[in-house]
Amino acid sequence: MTAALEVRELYMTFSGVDALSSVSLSVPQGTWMGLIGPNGSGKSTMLNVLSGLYKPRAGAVVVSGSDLGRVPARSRIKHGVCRTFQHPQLAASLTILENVMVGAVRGRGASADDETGLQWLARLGCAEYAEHLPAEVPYGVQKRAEVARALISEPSLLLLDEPAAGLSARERAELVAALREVREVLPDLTLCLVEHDVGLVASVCTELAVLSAGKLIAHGPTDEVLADDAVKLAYLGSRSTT
Ligand SMILES: Nc1ncnc2c1ncn2[C@@H]1O[C@H](COP(=O)(O)OP(=O)(O)OP(=O)(O)O)[C@@H](O)[C@H]1O
Repeated sequence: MTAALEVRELYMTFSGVDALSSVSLSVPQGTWMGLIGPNGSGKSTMLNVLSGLYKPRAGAVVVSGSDLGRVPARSRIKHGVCRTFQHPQLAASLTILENVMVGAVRGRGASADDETGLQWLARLGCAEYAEHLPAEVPYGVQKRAEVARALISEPSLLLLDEPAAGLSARERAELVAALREVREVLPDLTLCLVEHDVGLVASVCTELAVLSAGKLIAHGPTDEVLADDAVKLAYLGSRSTT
């Protein structure tokens, strides 16, 4: 079966330093994979390469069998690749619902109507804010609205960049509930989640990939990776991942 995401021998270099070095992995369709690692290990670089913002020095990114090497970032959404950003990038002058509908137009959900947009907002627990401007809603709602905007574009591969960063404990719980709802509704969606909160990642992801100094040091079922001594040592510099 064709992998939803295949990364082959990726290298990304900044000023002579390898931010990614010989990274290869294959992710089956419907997998929710957490991408974790210490600060500076290459997680954001990897997400930026997958979304096309960075062009790797070498290697390939293949999504559902298509090599996206020549596909620019703005067009990857048409190939089913959509991302969110660590700091939500919603249009300030559009309501939350209007922002969501931008995703439909840019992506593969051009036929989606407001009702579909509202449905996504409801699943993500933000329907009550549909008519508000981004500045009028809590930060956690802005972040979940960005996820709704991504989902209405009908991605096959969704890349989430630190969705829990800056959220309160309550907002994190709301995010986890929302993501579980998404997984229920879209069992074929493949997810790559970059996040520092390992507990959150482990609670929603079935697989983990671990980067350390630009190298992939582990990839496999969440429980196995978290129990791996090399991961504990390399990732946290200790023998605990909790
Ligand atoms: N635009 C850039 N220019 C120069 N160096 C960069 C750039 N982006 C990343 N790097 C370097 O590449 C390495 C990987 O950085 P990256 O931001 O991908 O790590 P990260 O795992 O996402 O870190 P964090 O968890 O702190 O966000 C680091 O050494 C970083 O300094």
